[in-house]
Amino acid sequence: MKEKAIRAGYLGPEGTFSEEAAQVFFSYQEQEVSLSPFSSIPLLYDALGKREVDLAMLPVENSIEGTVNQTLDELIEHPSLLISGEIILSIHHCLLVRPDQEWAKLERVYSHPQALAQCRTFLEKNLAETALFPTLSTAEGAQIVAKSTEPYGAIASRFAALRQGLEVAVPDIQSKQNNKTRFLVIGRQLTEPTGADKTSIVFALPQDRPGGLYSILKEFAERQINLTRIESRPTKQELGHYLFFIDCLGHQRDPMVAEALHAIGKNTILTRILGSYKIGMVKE
Ligand SMILES: O=C(O)C(=O)Cc1ccccc1
Repeated sequence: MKEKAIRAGYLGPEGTFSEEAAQVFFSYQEQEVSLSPFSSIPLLYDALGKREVDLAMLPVENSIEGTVNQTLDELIEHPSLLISGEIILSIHHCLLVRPDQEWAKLERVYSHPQALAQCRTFLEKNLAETALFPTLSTAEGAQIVAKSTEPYGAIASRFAALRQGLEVAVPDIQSKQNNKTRFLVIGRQLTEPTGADKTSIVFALPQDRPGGLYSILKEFAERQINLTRIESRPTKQELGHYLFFIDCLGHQRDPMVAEALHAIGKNTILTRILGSYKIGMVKE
């Protein structure tokens, strides 16, 4: 009997970078995958929570602008979810206009806040008088411009331009040429070890103990486990109280990683393993 297709959601509408990440990531899956767009990060988490989708592709971190806070914050709000994969995309932003529109006289530019921020230098230099309008995704911005008759532009991908019948007025407007975004695949199941894995955890420390963070880092250092990321986010309960996110190399079933995770539990007031998953490919 044919296996049922995996239902995967992505931050849509069609033409987002998240769609591109999903297309690339799932093209390597053996099982059939059906992709569907969701118009915001919280709506996609809702769909995961209600089991309307099995997996979600979401942006988590950009090399220019840093963390996509909503993706991490919502993951914390959904304790049954796990990270089951990652992929890194090279991000090329384009200024898009309707055919024959003059880009130097735009009154508004629409895009996802991360994209507006990643193109800040271009916007300040070339469109200092133009009002910037945040959208839920880059492709939503492109859609708004395609439907409008006003002198509006959007920042989105070349792929979004094709989808919406827009023109690329200026390509590659990101502040750094080497602009990359890391996307997470979020689901419900623990991924089996592949031999080239990462583990993500989140924890909170007691407030009144000197060396709290050191006591955690030491457990990884003593076992020669490499960390690939560390970040703190507010707990949202009290100013000065933080959640720490750490990614390390290795799978939670590797004996050394398992030992380190067990040991850190003694010095935290909360520890959650967010998942172990194959180190993602970089798509240029
Ligand atoms: O809006 C999109 O296209 C997304 O997928 C989010 C995003 C925005 C900017 C850079 C990378 C991903």
